Amino acid sequence: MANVAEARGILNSSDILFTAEEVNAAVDRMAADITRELGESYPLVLSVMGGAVVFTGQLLPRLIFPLDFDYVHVSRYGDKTQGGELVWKTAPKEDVRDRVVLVLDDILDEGHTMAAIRDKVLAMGAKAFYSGVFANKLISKDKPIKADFVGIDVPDRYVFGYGMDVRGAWRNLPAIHALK
Ligand SMILES: O=P(O)(O)OC[C@H]1O[C@H](OP(=O)(O)OP(=O)(O)O)[C@H](O)[C@@H]1O
Ligand code: HPA
Repeated sequence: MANVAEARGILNSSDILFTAEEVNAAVDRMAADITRELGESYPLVLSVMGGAVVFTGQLLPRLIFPLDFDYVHVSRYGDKTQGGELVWKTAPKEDVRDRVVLVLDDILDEGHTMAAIRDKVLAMGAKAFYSGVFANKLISKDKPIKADFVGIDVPDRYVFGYGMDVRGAWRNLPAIHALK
């Protein structure tokens, strides 16, 4: 975890890639796309803790159709800027069986987290799987999954804000920043 001075230093030297207004417009577009595709299917929406908490909290009130809500908790980065082994902290529950499941996360980077969630949810008997990510990182490697719903594409830099942390800090920022 960064201390206060380090966290402020990181913020002060960062670049803003998307303003809060651009973030909100992207969430509006995603809500419209998701409503069009899943509005009649009574989906079970699973939010991936902890990064998806801001995005989920702002998306759900824009989804004006019946849905169930729950969360999963999985972590691969911890406080680091490189992904490691995936650790399940809270797995999906049995009630994914026979449901249309929409999994929401803050970012699809290398895609390992979302691919592992998809594999588990489908193995547990979900009828259909959809993924929605606020940010899709444009990387040169192939990803094991492509998100069905994407808010913004971000360049191949370490980004933070809107739920995404840098050394544990700044999940609470309303805009999307990138490390220098
Ligand atoms: O596509 P990937 O390369 O697998 O990376 C994406 C995942 O990494 C982050 O989670 P993290 O492991 O940092 O946990 P956190 O949400 O608690 O920050 C992010 O919230 C995604 O879940
Ligand atoms: O660029 C990122 N920023 C924050 N969290 C992340 N998890 C995967 N990639 C990132």
